[in-house]
Amino acid sequence: MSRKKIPKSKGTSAPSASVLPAANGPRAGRPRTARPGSEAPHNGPPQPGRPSLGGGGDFYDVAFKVMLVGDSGVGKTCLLVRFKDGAFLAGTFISTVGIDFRNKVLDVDGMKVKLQIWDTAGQERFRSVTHAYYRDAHALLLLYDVTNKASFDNIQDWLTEIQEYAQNDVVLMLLGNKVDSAQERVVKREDGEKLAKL
Ligand SMILES: Nc1nc2c(ncn2[C@@H]2O[C@H](COP(=O)(O)OP(=O)(O)OP(=O)(O)O)[C@@H](O)[C@H]2O)c(=O)[nH]1
Repeated sequence: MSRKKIPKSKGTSAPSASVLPAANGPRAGRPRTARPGSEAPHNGPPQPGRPSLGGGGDFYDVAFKVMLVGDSGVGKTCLLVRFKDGAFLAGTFISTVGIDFRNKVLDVDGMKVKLQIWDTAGQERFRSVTHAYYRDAHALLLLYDVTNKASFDNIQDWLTEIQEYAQNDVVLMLLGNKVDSAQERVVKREDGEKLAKL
């Protein structure tokens, strides 16, 4: 599955999704609003899976839908790529367009657990697209960037959106990202912990 991203435009108003170039190299493209298809679990409780046959592939016992949310640039895509493929996407920041997902099957206590992890665009203009996906999420990872105070201050707004669009029993985790950039850190660990406990 390919990620559809466009270079983040700084200093000018971002182009609307409908006027993005159709092709500009392998990473550019039309805005992607991935629809939950046959690959995607539907609403409700954890999905029973296809019987695990012990091999690799896509067999699993149970499936959960997880969403990554938070301001643009906090590192949602990097976190997902790191988790899925073990690689870090350093270098030029390319902002996610719309929404995308990746699957990963984990062994947990002898069960094959399939995580379908949705990477949402942090940019405001895609908010209406991503709202539709909160409803059937089992868990939300809410990210801020410890080197970016605004991304921390905006967590309250994200929580308001989550209350409005996600299920009441959704599992919510607050995550302060980019702790490796200790010199640039502006959000203290204690402040993150305090917010997480509210
Ligand atoms: N130092 C450091 N940089 C990171 C980390 N994670 C991501 N970055 C950098 O932060 C920038 C943004 O990362 P992305 O993962 O694309 O951010 P995003 O939250 O997906 O952004 P949107 O797609 O716009 O919502 C990139 O330049 C990354 O290289 C991290 O843990 N540490």
